Amino acid sequence: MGDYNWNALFPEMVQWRRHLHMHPELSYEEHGTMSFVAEKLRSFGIEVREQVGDTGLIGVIRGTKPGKTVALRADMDALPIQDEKQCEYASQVPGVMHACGHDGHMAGLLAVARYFSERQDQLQGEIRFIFQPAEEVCPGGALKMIEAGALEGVDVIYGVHLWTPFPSGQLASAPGPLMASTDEFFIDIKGKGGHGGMPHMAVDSLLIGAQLVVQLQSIVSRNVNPLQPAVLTVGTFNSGSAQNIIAETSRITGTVRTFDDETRMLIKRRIYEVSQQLCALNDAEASIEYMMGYPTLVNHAGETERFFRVGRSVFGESHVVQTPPMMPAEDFAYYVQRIPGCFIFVGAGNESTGATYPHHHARFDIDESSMLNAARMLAALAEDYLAEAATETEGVINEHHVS
Ligand SMILES: CC(=O)N[C@@H](CCC[C@H](N)C(=O)O)C(=O)O
Repeated sequence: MGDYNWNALFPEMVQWRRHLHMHPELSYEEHGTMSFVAEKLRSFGIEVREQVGDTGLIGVIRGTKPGKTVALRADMDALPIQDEKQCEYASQVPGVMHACGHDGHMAGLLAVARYFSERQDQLQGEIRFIFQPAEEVCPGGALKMIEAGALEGVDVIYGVHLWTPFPSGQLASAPGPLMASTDEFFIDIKGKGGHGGMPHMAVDSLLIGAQLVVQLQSIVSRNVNPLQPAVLTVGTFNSGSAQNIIAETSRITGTVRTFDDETRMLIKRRIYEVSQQLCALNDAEASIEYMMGYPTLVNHAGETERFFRVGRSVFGESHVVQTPPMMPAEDFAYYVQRIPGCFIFVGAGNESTGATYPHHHARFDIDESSMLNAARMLAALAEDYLAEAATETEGVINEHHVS
């Protein structure tokens, strides 16, 4: 790793990322993305299985000597956002945009694949490259990949998220709970439509919805223990068709983020109670759908320790920090529920490159040099894990010979 010229890979990584950025695809529609990634992996001489978990794929490099198996994961889907960036690589697909960095995750993992493809003769074990679809929608592509066998025979897994709230050059993680669980809710309010001039003959679902949006906010502020982290965000509120028509129906959707099951279930129960009772009070009906989403992402202590040790040796002590847990969610949680692993934030924010917008914003962009940090980190973790496993195996063989 030490003598490898990662910088030489950078221009190609930028090309890959920009191609993907210009051609974003929504969750489970990543057909072109899958073909692009598969074609690149094959051009490095890597064995590829396509259409795993619908639109995902897996690349495999087996070393010349047997050993443990390390999985490295990138996600592939884009978001339903209109790209507002003014640049040559802005999205060419109306209403769809890579606004969370998944394009950079793929470019970074392709670089790691290229690196190991050139070192197959030195590899003791296997590296599995998991490109998964649909990180942005529940129930999440990770589960489908796992059901399709992506983790079979895998000993450890690592993943990264390029992260603009952190400055480019910084890497961060934490042992234990790192990212929140996420649930989605959908509330349909049915009132009675009518004439805007005769409200007494109608049941105004828009007014009830407006009150419900405010009332839902009181769940976290009035029902949840203030010492437990919790977020309830109403993301959409749709109602009405014209200025003089009383809206018969309204729809409210949102997300719930927590770190413990008790708070999660409390919020779920209160959403039902508040919606049903407010509607009943106003002669309307509420129908509620609540979908339990990703669990809390819990990093494995030993593998996070490895991240700090290896990261500091590659990037320097001050560049690798511990972060407090945060409220976004990640279906990487499902992988580390099953096998040891670590999820890492790779700083991608940089004012001088315009990478200042939050994730899921219409002007979101990354400092592209962060992709190199992501690739070097993943490669170093895989190498360290396999080298340690090989040393342990040799130790056991030697002991066996001595006895
Ligand atoms: C890293 C990130 O932004 N993840 C998403 C995952 C969303 C899953 C699902 N659509 C949901 O909202 O529950 C996030 O919003 O945190």
